[in-house]
Amino acid sequence: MTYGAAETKRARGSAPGLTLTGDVRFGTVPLLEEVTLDLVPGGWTCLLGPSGAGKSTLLRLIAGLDTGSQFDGSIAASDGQDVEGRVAYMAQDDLLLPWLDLRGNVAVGARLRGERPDQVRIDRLIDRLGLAQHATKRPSKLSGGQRQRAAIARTLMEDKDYVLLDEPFSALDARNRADMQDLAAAQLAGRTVLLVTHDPMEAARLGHKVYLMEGTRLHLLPKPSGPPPIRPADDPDTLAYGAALLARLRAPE
Ligand SMILES: Nc1ncnc2c1ncn2[C@@H]1O[C@H](COP(=O)(O)OP(=O)(O)OP(=O)(O)O)[C@@H](O)[C@H]1O
Repeated sequence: MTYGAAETKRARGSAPGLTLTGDVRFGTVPLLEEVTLDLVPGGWTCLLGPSGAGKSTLLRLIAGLDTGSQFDGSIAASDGQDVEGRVAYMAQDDLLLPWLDLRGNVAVGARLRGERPDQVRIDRLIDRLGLAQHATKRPSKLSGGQRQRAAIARTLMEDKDYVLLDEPFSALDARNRADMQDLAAAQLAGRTVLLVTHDPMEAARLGHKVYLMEGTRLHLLPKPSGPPPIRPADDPDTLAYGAALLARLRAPE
């Protein structure tokens, strides 16, 4: 699959960066201590770490959603403007509305804002995601991977500076995963993306910057080499980075 240059360019300049610093706890139990997460302006920042480490909680904090946690810190956009209202968030659960068909679900952001959905763009995106023959199906008639692609389409329709993706490709087969990574990289060019993933190769292909959560700490790892996104999966440096990252994930803390 290839994507036209016109579609990969952002009409305006690169989105600003974002910095989160502080501590997160549930009651008296610390989840994250003295963390600093710096998102690459207009690029992809990848966040890895074991299940339960606090990745989704960080995303929800940036999205301004309730987490049930106590956050003692700050979240600031590098342009000094409010972060609120500039975030698109794709949760682990696809959160598709069961009473709308796939096309309606992809259009829901525009409808909620009282805008007329750009149906041509929506259908083109649905087609690119390989879902054209499912456009009029409700979520209950879609497979897990199809639902996840529908949620990706809905997120890609949002024109936001910050795009937070919580394991967006986890339910996809290998071919679809690689295709969707390519598509997302093209569609989100210039946006500031925070990607939570358990897949070291995904970080190796997409990351401008890679963070790892360990215990209550957040570590900035060395940068993958080569221009992101998106690095070829068979590039020796990308393969080596993915392998080294996997070894790091498997190392005892
Ligand atoms: N409301 C809550 N009260 C207490 N603890 C909570 C609450 N919500 C989440 N937690 C705990 O916070 C920790 C972090 O959860 P979070 O969902 O952020 O992890 P994660 O790194 O995204 O995990 P995964 O990779 O499995 O999605 C978990 O141990 C979870 O049990």
